[in-house]
Amino acid sequence: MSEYVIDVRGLVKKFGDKTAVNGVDIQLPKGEVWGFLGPNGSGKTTTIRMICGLLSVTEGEGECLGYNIKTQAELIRRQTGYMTQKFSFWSDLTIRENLEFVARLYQLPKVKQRVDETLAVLGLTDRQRQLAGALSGGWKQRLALAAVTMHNPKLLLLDEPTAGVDPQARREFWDQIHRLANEGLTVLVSTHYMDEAERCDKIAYLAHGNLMTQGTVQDIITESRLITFRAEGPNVRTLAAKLKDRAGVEHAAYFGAALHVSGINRLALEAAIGEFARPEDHWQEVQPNLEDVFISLMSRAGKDARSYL
Ligand SMILES: Nc1ncnc2c1ncn2[C@@H]1O[C@H](COP(=O)(O)OP(=O)(O)OP(=O)(O)O)[C@@H](O)[C@H]1O
Repeated sequence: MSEYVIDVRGLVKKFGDKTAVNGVDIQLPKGEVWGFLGPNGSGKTTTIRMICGLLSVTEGEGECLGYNIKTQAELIRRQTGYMTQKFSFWSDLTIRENLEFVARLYQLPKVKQRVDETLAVLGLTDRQRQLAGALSGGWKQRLALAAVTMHNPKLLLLDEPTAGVDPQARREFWDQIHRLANEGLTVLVSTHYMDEAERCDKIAYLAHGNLMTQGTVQDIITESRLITFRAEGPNVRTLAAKLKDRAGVEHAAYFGAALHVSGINRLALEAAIGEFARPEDHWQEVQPNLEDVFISLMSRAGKDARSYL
């Protein structure tokens, strides 16, 4: 097996004449947790499904867990835990009954023992008799994680696992993810939450089917070459709309009461801001945050995307 758990090159997926994924390369080393980010419809789910052999590949090639994604899908699936966006349970069965059902589905030996272990690892033992349908969002996600890890997979593919879950439950979910990674699992998790992106070892960002950037948070910020100015004061509330169409401004966005204005061309950016800058708004140059970078990448991808979509 290559040193990578996921090693795919030039993945393309077309649905009719629509290109959903446009030549994606991912090399994900064992034991790392990667965040998969990108706007709605950018191709994250499609890529994940190609990686685990659930969806045929239009072009490109690769291995997952050392198996060919085109010809050995069954072997990949046996060692992969895949949590879809709409993970479903039998809502009128208890947590325990749901897990027993999954254990039998995987034909695991010693069902009772395996269910006991999984319940304990995920902190579900005390709730095992509760009906799955009565659980809150956070506990449902925990049950889902239990279900997809019961067969001791080597790879977890999690597709927006925490959508709609409150911050405390999301934090606990991420503690579980890191604990699993610490035990050697490799994790690829798609999310729209920036705080979750920052909990990952590395991030891959997709827009319009193209992988725009990948690396650590700091790599991505540095490589973006984005220049960001921040302002906070009495006049900034109306400035984003005025600035966003100016030459040199890639985007202008509010973070709380502060306005971030970003671009690549320093001279043009400073000229645009100079037209509106007032001393009482305390303008200063700051390091862009991950969201600044992603908004810029998305707008750049939008411009490039018109040439192929
Ligand atoms: N079976 C399908 N048939 C036709 N088009 C599809 C199909 N599956 C996905 N698409 C299209 O492919 C594109 C990528 O979809 P995908 O679900 O992979 O995006 P995503 O990044 O996971 O989005 P989200 O964040 O909303 O889950 C979208 O334009 C979608 O409408």
